[in-house]
Amino acid sequence: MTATQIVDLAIIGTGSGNSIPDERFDDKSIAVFEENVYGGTCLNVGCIPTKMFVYAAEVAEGARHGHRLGVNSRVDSVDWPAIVQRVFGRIDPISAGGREYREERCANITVYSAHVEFDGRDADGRYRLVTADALVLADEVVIAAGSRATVPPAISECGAPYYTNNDVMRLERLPDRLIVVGGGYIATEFAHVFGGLGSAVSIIARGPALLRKLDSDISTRFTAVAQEKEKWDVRLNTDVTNVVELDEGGIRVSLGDGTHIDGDALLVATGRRPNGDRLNLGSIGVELDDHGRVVCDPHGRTAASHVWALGDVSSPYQLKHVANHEQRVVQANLLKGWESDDLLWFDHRHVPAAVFTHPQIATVGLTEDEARDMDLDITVKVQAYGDVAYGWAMEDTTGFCKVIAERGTGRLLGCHILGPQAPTVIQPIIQAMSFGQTAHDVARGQYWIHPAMPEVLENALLGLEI
Ligand SMILES: Cc1cc2nc3c(=O)[nH]c(=O)nc-3n(C[C@H](O)[C@H](O)[C@H](O)COP(=O)(O)OP(=O)(O)OC[C@H]3O[C@@H](n4cnc5c(N)ncnc54)[C@H](O)[C@@H]3O)c2cc1C
Ligand SMILES: NC(=O)c1ccc[n+]([C@@H]2O[C@H](COP(=O)([O-])OP(=O)(O)OC[C@H]3O[C@@H](n4cnc5c(N)ncnc54)[C@H](O)[C@@H]3O)[C@@H](O)[C@H]2O)c1
Repeated sequence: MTATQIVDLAIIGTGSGNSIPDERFDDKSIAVFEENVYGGTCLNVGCIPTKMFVYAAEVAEGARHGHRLGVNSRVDSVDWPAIVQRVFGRIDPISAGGREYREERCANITVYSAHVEFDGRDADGRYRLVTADALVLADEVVIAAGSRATVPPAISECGAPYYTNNDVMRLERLPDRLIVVGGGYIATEFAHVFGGLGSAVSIIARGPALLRKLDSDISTRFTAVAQEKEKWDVRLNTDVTNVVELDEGGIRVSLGDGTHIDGDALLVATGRRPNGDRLNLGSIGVELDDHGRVVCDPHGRTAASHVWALGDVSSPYQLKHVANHEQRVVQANLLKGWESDDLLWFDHRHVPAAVFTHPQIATVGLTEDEARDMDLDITVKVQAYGDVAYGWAMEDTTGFCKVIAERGTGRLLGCHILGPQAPTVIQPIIQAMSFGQTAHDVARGQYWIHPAMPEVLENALLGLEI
């Protein structure tokens, strides 16, 4: 195949990769490859649409529980098509506009709407990037190819229909009964979305609790809340063995414990695999690690000279704020040059995360078990939302925060919150850990607005036995 184009830079993936070319790259010829919807996971099938659905579910939950506050509200009905239209009526034009901007208004950029793979290097050392009908030769490449949903063979091989995050948000109607497989981030966020909007939700997890990667107190409390008053039909310690379509409509999911669940739709949320295995990276000498991630150094450099990687395809954190950070680092390093001796580093010291389920969860730093396993001398304080005035205002009975610090120094090691607005409430601790402030500095070196929810953190910090 003859080269269709020779470029200075090729970018694989238009999620975080799309943010690399700005005016500082105007003098470079750039090829951008995207095999799917322009804009990547977060915009189209991830963070942003899910949170727009989550917010609608929150409003419904609030109305359903207004009576606890003396407000006699209820949910009359949910207009699912209107919700879908609100979400994608906003998102789809952003994706289309992003593509149109790159295609029509960036003279130095060519968009290839195709799957691309490496095919070694040419005689001049340029990377050969091959699509079904194009060959692009590039001096430098950024791999920002993201990750994809995995589906256990026990489900994919049955031939029965199932959904993933890619299509479940565009269902034509709200299912009366949704079955969710997996007990992680995506499973618990969608369980909240569909449960909040009125579906009867069953959730199947292999382990003894939901959200097991989180601090064990958070995971235990969350699982208990999910089981409380049969909010969800929670099936633990079991796995899917078979799925069949029923003659009368719907599906039957058989479980390893001998039971089965009937439902109208099945959502699979059992983890995401980095896309590096679909890039023929062996042809340029780049390896994947045991988790399938593209191996790169803390500057984003892979083993192949001038090939960089960032985001879900290579990062230990499948989170958009991490992908964004890594994109900014790689972008700066591209401008500095591969050989530069002052390249920027990925900062993975204090990576926070949040689960926008119900109740919401936020976390940063070590879990208590991790800190104990490291033999650190720690002090831990758990403080209930209900201990502070705003918690009373919300009549909250389940929320709490846990702060972990080093005894003697007061160094903050971790914070884990379950409760309304946890992803917002946690931010002062992320900031304190990032800037090296001690527990006492954070507690007493600033005002805490009274009577706002972060007072729960203030009290927890003051309660630590440093
Ligand atoms: C349902 C869901 C909810 C989420 N919610 C959150 C959240 O609330 N907060 C958060 O921080 N994170 C969240 N995430 C994670 C977040 O979306 C990802 O970490 C982030 O989008 C990764 O960005 P990226 O740029 O690495 O990859 P992506 O955005 O996935 O971009 C990679 C792009 O590369 C393309 N591509 C891959 N291989 C090829 C190829 N060979 N040829 C051409 N194109 C290719 C893909 O089509 C894709 O568009 C969520 C994820 C999901 C699935
Ligand atoms: N709010 C957020 O930041 C957010 C939201 C959604 C997704 N994400 C990111 O996307 C990633 C992927 O989400 P996810 O929920 O798919 O993954 P996850 O790792 O959070 O959870 C996967 C779940 O599937 C289970 N599982 C794995 N293999 C299985 C199998 N063969 N059979 C049955 N169960 C199986 C695991 O035990 C676990 O409970 C997350 O780890 C997170 O980094 C982030």
